Amino acid sequence: MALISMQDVSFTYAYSEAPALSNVSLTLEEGLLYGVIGVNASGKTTLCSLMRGLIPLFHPGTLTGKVEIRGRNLLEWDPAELSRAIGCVFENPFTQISGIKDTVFEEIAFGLENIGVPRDEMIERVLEVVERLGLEALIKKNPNELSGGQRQKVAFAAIVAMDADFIVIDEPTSQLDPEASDAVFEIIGDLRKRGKSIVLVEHKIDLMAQHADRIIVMKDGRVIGEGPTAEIVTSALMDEADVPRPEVTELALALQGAGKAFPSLPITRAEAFAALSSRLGR
Ligand SMILES: Nc1ncnc2c1ncn2[C@@H]1O[C@H](COP(=O)(O)OP(=O)(O)OP(=O)(O)O)[C@@H](O)[C@H]1O
Repeated sequence: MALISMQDVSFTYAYSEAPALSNVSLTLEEGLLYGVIGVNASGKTTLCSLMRGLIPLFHPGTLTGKVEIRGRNLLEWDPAELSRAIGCVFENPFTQISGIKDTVFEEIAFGLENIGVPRDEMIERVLEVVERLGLEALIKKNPNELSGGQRQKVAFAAIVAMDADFIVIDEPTSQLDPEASDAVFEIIGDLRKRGKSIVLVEHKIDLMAQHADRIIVMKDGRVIGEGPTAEIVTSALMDEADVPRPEVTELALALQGAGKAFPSLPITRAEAFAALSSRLGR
């Protein structure tokens, strides 16, 4: 059974004239990391909101077509059940903090508390993620007094602690410095290895090339392509969507244009390194 299936789905936000999603048909399988790419306003967050069940319940508008999550029509899911089944981190960390907890520790524990995780296990799970994201110095602070980047890390920590099988992550590193971004992506890499199903929106295409199993390409509310990462990020779809290719792919293409062909186009630094060192070794 597919994780998500969408058939000819369109959505227009209330009071908006143009559709944010147009005739989207997609099937997402369990256990893979799907990267969603596209320029600003191409519909990535709207697609995530739909997969997470926030549309049409919390973002009203006109929805047509059919969306199924694990074989059940989206409209038949109980919202509370859906929020337990799907972890979700949205781009704006200011809307992610509950606003009712006095400390970062309690904020991260909040979701676990709601689903009745025993206290000892809860403390263990929170402390583990706090350590991995280097949040020790923040745990006694009031979440409302954090910077945007700190809030983003706390929101991410809360979702990781929940340990859902399916996680929707929308631009998790938009406000983070390189070191914090690396820590977040290390955890995302681990979640993927543990077989979680992940939908990830991320503008940094080099990170996407490194971590995604498959890529969904969006333009003007439409899905213009979906396929294995290497196939998509080296294809002409990237030009059509106006999204840059990974740096190493661009470099290899430039070398190819100068008559110095690579055996195959690299999409990660590790692949470029392997291809270059085998040539230089000769
Ligand atoms: N709550 C809303 N009400 C009305 N229109 C909205 C709302 N949210 C998004 N839109 C519109 O829907 C379209 C798609 O927006 P969306 O946020 O899904 O794009 P995106 O690809 O995630 O963009 P970005 O990369 O800037 O985050 C845009 O035209 C946007 O203006």
